[in-house]
Amino acid sequence: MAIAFSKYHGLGNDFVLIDNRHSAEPILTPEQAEKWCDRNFGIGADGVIFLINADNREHRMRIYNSDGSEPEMCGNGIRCLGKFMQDLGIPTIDGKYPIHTGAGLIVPQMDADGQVTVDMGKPFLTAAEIPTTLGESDQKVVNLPLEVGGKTWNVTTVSMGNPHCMIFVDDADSIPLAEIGVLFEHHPVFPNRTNTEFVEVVNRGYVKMRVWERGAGATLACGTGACATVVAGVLNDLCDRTCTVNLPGGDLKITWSAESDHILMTGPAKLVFTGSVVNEL
Ligand SMILES: N[C@@H](CCC[C@H](N)C(=O)O)C(=O)O
Repeated sequence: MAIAFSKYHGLGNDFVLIDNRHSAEPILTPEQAEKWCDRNFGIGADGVIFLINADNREHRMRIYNSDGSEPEMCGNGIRCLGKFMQDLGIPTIDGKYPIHTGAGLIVPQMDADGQVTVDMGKPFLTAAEIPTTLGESDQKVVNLPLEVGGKTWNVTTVSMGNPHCMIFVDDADSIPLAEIGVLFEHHPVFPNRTNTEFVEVVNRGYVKMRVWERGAGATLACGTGACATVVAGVLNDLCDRTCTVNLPGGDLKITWSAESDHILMTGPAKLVFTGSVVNEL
């Protein structure tokens, strides 16, 4: 059976999107998704995203990372999903696509200039809400020491539904991401593994971030990671609540509202190509 797909990216964080509205469960198994993401033997992507239709009105996002694991949320992915829904001709509700995710209801809005602004909801800040054994469960993990790879790093953890561990550094480009990222990802204090962000503050409104993603490795951008980075920057009094996050794939604009506690993320989402997989990969 041929399976149609569309390939999108958000700042180079790339995804295979599947219109899965005919079924309540993803049409691919995690193992198949891993094969589809393979950059040599498959289509190549950081993840596979499924548009699922709960009861003909409510849309849901499911996603597999390139290693087949299932995260709760994906910021760049949900911008791509909004664009995919627009390209499929699905009507918006006042320009918005409310989408259920593992992190709750997340709402991309299709902007007139082609960008997508997403209401990412509220961050989760205590250790109990973030899969970490760092600190007491009702305590925020802000600037706490953690030993990784023979070195002590000061870490701040924030959950956007999925877990993030931020480290503020003087020079983000000098971090050996592949070497150290994997050690953070699998550190025993993170029983659900973690995404890890190394952040260099250029000024209070502009930071440079390099990411090692849980289940995908080094990627060109991470939307939830950019949101978590600004929250961590505010908690450490290093950033303003509106801040541009520079990633290898480009910039994301993030605002963490003091009034609503919600985070808004603005960035691009682009269609790359469409195709169909005819045979089992
Ligand atoms: N790239 C994504 C995050 C994807 C999920 C992540 N790898 C996880 O396992 O939590 C983003 O843009 O947010």
